[in-house]
Amino acid sequence: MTDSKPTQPASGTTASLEPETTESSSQDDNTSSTPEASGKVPSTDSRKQAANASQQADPRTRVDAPLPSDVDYESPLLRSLVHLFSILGRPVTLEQLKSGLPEHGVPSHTSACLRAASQAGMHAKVTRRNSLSEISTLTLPCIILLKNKGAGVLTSLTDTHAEVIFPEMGNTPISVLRDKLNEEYAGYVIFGQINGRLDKRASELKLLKTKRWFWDTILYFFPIYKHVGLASIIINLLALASPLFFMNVYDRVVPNNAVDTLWVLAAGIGIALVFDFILRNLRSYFCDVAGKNADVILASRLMQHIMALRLDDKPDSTGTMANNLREFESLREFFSSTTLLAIIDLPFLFIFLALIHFIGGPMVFIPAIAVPLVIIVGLLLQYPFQRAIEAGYKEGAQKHALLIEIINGIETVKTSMAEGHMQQLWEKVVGMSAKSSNHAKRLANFSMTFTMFAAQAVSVFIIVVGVYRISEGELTMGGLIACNILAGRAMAPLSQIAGMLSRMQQSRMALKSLDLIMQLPTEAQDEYTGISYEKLEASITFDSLAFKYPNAERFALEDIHLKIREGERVGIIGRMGSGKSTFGKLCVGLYRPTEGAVKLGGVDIRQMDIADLRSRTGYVSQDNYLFYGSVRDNIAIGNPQADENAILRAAAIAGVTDFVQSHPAGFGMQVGERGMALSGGQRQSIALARALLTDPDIIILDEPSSNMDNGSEHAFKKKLSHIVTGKTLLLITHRLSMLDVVDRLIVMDNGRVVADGPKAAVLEALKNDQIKKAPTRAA
Ligand SMILES: Nc1ncnc2c1ncn2[C@@H]1O[C@H](COP(=O)(O)OP(=O)(O)OP(=O)(O)O)[C@@H](O)[C@H]1O
Repeated sequence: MTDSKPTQPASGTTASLEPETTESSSQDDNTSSTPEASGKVPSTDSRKQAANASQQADPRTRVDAPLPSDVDYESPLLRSLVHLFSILGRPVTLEQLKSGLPEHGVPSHTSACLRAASQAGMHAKVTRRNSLSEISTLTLPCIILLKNKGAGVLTSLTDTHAEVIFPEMGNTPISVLRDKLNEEYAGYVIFGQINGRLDKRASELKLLKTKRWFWDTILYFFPIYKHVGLASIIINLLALASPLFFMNVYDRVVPNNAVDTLWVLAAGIGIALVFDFILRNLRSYFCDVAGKNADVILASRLMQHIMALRLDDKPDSTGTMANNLREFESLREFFSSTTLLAIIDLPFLFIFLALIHFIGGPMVFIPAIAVPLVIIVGLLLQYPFQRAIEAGYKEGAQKHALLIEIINGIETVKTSMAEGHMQQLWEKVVGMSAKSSNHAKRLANFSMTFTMFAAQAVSVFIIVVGVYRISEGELTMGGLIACNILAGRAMAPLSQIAGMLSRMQQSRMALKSLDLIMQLPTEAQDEYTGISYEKLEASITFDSLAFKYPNAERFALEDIHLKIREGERVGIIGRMGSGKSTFGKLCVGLYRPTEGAVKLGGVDIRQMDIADLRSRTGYVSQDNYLFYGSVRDNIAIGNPQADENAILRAAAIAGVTDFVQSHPAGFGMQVGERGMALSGGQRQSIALARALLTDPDIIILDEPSSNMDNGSEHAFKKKLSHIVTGKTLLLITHRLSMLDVVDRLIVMDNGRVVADGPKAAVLEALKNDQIKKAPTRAA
């Protein structure tokens, strides 16, 4: 084996901030040993161990640990996957692979990596191969799993040697002795194949493709529904047993007192009933399994799509969108319920009718007329029902939107004494929604009761006509009972179908609205070149940029030509609504420029993978949104497996440590929903720590200290100016005191840059009123 010493983290680049005596309750794992120096295939997390080893001496000095950006915490398996993608001709970045994975951060499990591969367009599967000799050279390259959670890409294999890319050791294959590799080999291989990709010319098929998100998943579970169908067929055939039993008992057993025959028949029907019982249970079990599995997949696909939606195209109302998603429940329930089985039961109606004809002759006309009558009435009701459901759906969405708005803004509702107004709006929308939902209910109810009425009428007619036929000697007593039971069976699926049709309309509506969401474009860039930019200069260029928000009448930014060089600290100031925050949002790709381009290190950000872009930038928006959970969870929300030292470091800089250390739960302190249990300043600190966690090269802060007191702001400024050394800082602020940390100042007005230059010169010009206002924005 060649030299495989892992790269040691740069010990020189440490944050010299003094820790605020905070200790993390959790300890890092795998920290007791350092990686072997040479002659071995590198073991898992060797770099992580090396990075952590230096910190173990004194946990209180953890913020002096290597900077998060200098330590490689990624799983070798995921890194190997990146190499495999690259060799197979579709380069992807690590961030691209990880983005959206539930285990974001350290998706070390094979299943998570396979999911990542599939999302990025590779069909990969894990295969058992006991030794390297079982791997055909024709199947190379492939990922081999090594002992201790290691992995590498096997690129070539000869009788004596193997060439492997060990992710810890760079991008080139390293020649190792085959026997040595066999010792480390864990017995599993991942073979991957890149899926074909349609180009833009096939975009007209896109609509079709998005519509299939639902049906493809349902079809995937078709094999289970096949079992359900088979069980239904047998159940329907067994249903013939009881009328035949009754007929034989009344016609043969009773007149002849044939007790022996009775017992034989009873035993037969008993067996049929037991089978019927078992099959019915199995059928509903299979339905549940298929429904549950489809539910998990569909719900996960929906959420994945929603999180990837481009903000430019996202529906305006959160409440309406939430309502659409809620309707997914009705869709799921429709497909997992046994009601759907009524469709399978329907063709058996003809068998029942045939049997009635066989036993009762013309008596078959009674159900044969009732059945189409019920179906026609049901179908006639569909159109008004559909309209009522559509109206109810829209009103329900509006109701939900208003409800969410009121609950979110409850403090404002109270303090502005808007309760009366809100109550009025609420009652209006509730009234409307109740009206259409009542109409839909009435129609559904009518359809159900009509079917029940028809079924009972059929039974009465059969008895009446049957009695005449008995008196004419055309029918036996047993035949009459059998015909009555069979007619009941024939009518049974109809009442289920009546219920099903009403639910089907609801599900159709739900599917329609979910389809609309699934057709919305996602952040996956059309222009993305697939090139992974390992090292990019941390500069930002705005090239003839103009930007208009979706549905806005005027440009928020116009005619912007700017370059922010690597390592520059730039402040952006300006009046309210002058476009400062929009700058930040465009830099992190939340919106796309309407005209011109935003470039990072000279590369148009539309050509970069969105996850890659965001991993290079630390962004704190004006609205600090926290999620229910602990302070730690919120800091590490983008990477729950983040290293404790990195969390402590980010928390210390952002001032989180200052307030959590006096709390008994420390970093476990609960922030409440939307961070309601914290003050505005505390929320801001956590949002800051979140952005600084990965030690990004570009830091964009939008009003980072607007909620801080003077003391906290002063402390934050001191720490910030230290950590941004060598990094690019874009500081959007109204507070002149924050400008101490910047060297260059940009003044915005009406969406244009009206001054740009060294801080002192711009401030002087401002003082002397030498900066002109921009003309009013164009529509
Ligand atoms: N989501 C949005 N949809 C439509 N228009 C928007 C949206 N966000 C901002 N705008 C408009 O864009 C313009 C610039 O807004 P921006 O938030 O960038 O201003 P700002 O300078 O950061 O203001 P402030 O100092 O008040 O935060 C404003 O006229 C605003 O009305």
